[in-house]
Amino acid sequence: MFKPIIALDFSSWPEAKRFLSLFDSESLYVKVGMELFYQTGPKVIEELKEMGHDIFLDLKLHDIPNTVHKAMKGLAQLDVNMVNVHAAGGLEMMEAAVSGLNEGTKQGKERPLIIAVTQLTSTSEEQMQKEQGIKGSLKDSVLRYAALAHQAGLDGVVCSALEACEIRNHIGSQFLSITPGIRFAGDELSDQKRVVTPALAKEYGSSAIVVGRSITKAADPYQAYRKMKQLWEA
Ligand SMILES: O=C(O)c1cc(=O)[nH]c(=O)n1[C@@H]1O[C@H](COP(=O)(O)O)[C@@H](O)[C@H]1O
Repeated sequence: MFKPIIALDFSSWPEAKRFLSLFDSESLYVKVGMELFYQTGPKVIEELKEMGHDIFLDLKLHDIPNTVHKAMKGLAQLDVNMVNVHAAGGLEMMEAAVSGLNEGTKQGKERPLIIAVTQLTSTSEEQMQKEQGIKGSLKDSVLRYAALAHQAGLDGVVCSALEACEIRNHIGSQFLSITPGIRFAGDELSDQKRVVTPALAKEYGSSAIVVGRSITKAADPYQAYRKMKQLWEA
């Protein structure tokens, strides 16, 4: 079972390090996204690995297949546990991402898991229909992207827990549903639209939950993480 993945959405390494110091020597699963990586570069990955944490490098690649192939080949050398792309880049782009990752993974190392973002959890069905011009339901759009990611050989998708059950039923339980948009009951939703509590995410069949602000902005982030973990693992 995946531990809750903590989104290290900080704009500098000292800030992220201060946050991590609250966890003592506990080994965590952390997510490094654009905010931190664009400030620090690959150095942050080395530091986190030295601390013994598992790493989801969330750079959401979305470009022409050749560029994504080469970028993934480079990212594979960082030896992280998970990377992602946008499914909207299409089948050929996702296949190129997988082959780049395979080529770049050092001998004797496991290739990182690769997942595809479907519809961002900050998107509502109404926004999707209005802004992206997609006529059907949001669930159908997520399922279409998930099927495409599966066809391209990816390990799973990023979606909201609200869609996890359907993905399992259609594609199978081996295919991962990594789900952000997680809040404790009563927490501020902020920019997230498709939001689920940790207990419900588990009930709906999420493979892993990704949590940022409900932990990082809590008065006591360590206790918030413990509570999140307990509800997720119960
Ligand atoms: O790829 C992601 O990680 C991601 C996809 C998505 O659809 N929604 C989403 O919120 N995320 C990320 O998950 C984290 C959620 O943060 P909080 O809303 O603070 O819990 C952020 O780092 C987002 O970049």
